[in-house]
Amino acid sequence: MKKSWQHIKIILAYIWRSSPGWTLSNAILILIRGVLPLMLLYMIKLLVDEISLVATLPLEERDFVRLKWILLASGVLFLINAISASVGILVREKQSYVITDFFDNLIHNKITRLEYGYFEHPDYQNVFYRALNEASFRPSRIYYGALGVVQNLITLLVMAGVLLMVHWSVFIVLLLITLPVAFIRLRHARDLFHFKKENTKVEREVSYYNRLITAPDFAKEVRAFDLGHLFRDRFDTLKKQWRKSQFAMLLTKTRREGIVQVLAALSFIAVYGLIAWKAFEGDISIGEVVLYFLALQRGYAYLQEFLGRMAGLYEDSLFLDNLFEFIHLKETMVPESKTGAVSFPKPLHRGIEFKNVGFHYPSNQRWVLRHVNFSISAGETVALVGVNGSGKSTIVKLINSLYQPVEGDILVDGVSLSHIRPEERVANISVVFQDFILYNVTARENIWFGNAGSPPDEHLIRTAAEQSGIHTIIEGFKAGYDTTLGTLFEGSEQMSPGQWQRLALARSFYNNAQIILLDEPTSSLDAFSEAKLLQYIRSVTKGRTSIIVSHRLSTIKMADKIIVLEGDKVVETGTYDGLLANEDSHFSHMIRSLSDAGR
Ligand SMILES: Nc1ncnc2c1ncn2[C@@H]1O[C@H](COP(=O)(O)OP(=O)(O)OP(=O)(O)O)[C@@H](O)[C@H]1O
Repeated sequence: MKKSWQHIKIILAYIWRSSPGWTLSNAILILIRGVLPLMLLYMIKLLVDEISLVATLPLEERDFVRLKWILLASGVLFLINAISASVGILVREKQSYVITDFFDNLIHNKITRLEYGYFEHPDYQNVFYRALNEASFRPSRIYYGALGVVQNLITLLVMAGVLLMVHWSVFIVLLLITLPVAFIRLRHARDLFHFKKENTKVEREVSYYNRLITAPDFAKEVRAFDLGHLFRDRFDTLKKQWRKSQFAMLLTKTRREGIVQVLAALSFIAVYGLIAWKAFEGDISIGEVVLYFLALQRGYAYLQEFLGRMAGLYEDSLFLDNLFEFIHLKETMVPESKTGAVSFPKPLHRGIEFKNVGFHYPSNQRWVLRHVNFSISAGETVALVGVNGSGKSTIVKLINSLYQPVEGDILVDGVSLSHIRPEERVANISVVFQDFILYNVTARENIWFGNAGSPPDEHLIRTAAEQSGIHTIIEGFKAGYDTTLGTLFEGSEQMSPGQWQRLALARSFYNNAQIILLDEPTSSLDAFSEAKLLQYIRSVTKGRTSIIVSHRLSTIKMADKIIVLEGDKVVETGTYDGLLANEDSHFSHMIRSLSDAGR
């Protein structure tokens, strides 16, 4: 409970910071709407009493002046009620946009600062999923829940004053019958939270199959292999299992609430009886009977609403755990990760050195690289080769500082990569990943993203496009470099995988980095384009240090040096001819099988 209250306080402080003006307006409206119900009830009492009084007088003695004033005052109150309700909706909607945007911003800020490793760790997928699902609506719900509680409280206090005039015991009776409901609702809120937390995996699986069935990225293969039925069945089975447990929870809640509601109804009848008895005794007027009946009915409804809102607040605050768990994630996964404050050596003299590097992924203790030693001279083009899973892409990720070595160190001109300022690492190391992104933005922006820290430079964009051989294709589009690429937006042009790959290369060439990492840069290219692109790569990488991961013979051939990986080790390094000279080398075996396969 204490933690929940802390969470609510933090969220309310965030909200106050994000929109103090709207929060104040809301508070004023809450006050007005808190006291209005009783004022309206009181008007009804005055009206009933006045009508009963006037009705008992002979026709000639009847005076309607007071009645008119009461009617006028009631009209004004109803008007205020209606206007405050409409203005309340407006203020509420407007502020919920502000709150949602504020929290979206908070999440986006956090997520862009998180170390890459989180995104490849299954445990954190659950944390992300829960946080992202909760972030958009829970904070505004907490805020409106808290405002609602305050509004209900004001109304209830005023109503309590009225009900105490019947008999002091009435309010106590109401409170006693409502407390069990509150207890049940709080318990249900807690059960629901744990239920959802424990079932995040199932929920994610359900949403995964939903994506497989509905998302455009999967539509082609799902149809080609006719997987639609299979995925629909899996979705159905998981969803049914999920719904069954959800329904079981709902049933328990309904059963418990049902019992309490019966008790409440019985007590209600008893209090009605008390009011009627007081009226027969002549202790209270007809107007007061109406006032008490209505106050009782409304008071009970407000009390229920108040406790319901309290339970809702409690539920929301529990779910905030997810949001805070995410917000409080350390930006780096490995506690000893260093942020780095040293400049990137420029120009590079000695190059890159792997010194006894060992690495395993955070989610798996199996070593992917162990005791890896090699060096790459400045200006050298090196090909990383090895069978699937030998750790080539992992080396690219390590040089790119997406991960830090678990053992050993990676040095550039003798300086540990981890000691270098992150923004300088980005500026000096450029990369094309195997699974590069197809940005659905203009062709110009697609290239400019290679160095988005500076304004787009038209000349450099064109040069990078020419170097990667994509310039003519872009020029061929109706809007040239202003053409939006992809299939998501109207008027876009879609390109082939090979053309996208060339665009990704242009992006990496654009920032003129000292080190270029190319993970399978020619995998989607035809033989002709590949030969041409290799020429370009040669010219672009000239004088720069480049590391190319490839299974293609022609790409490997153009490297100055080849590093062969097997298991978790570097097993051979040397020139193409030097390694081939030894017929028993791993490299010779590999090249023979590549030649047999015609690559
Ligand atoms: N995110 C990850 N989490 C856990 N293990 C991973 C992760 N990524 C890769 N691995 C494991 O690390 C090993 C090396 O993978 P890596 O992608 O570096 O190989 P590769 O040589 O580039 O393979 P390929 O030639 O198929 O691209 C593999 O055994 C793989 O299962």
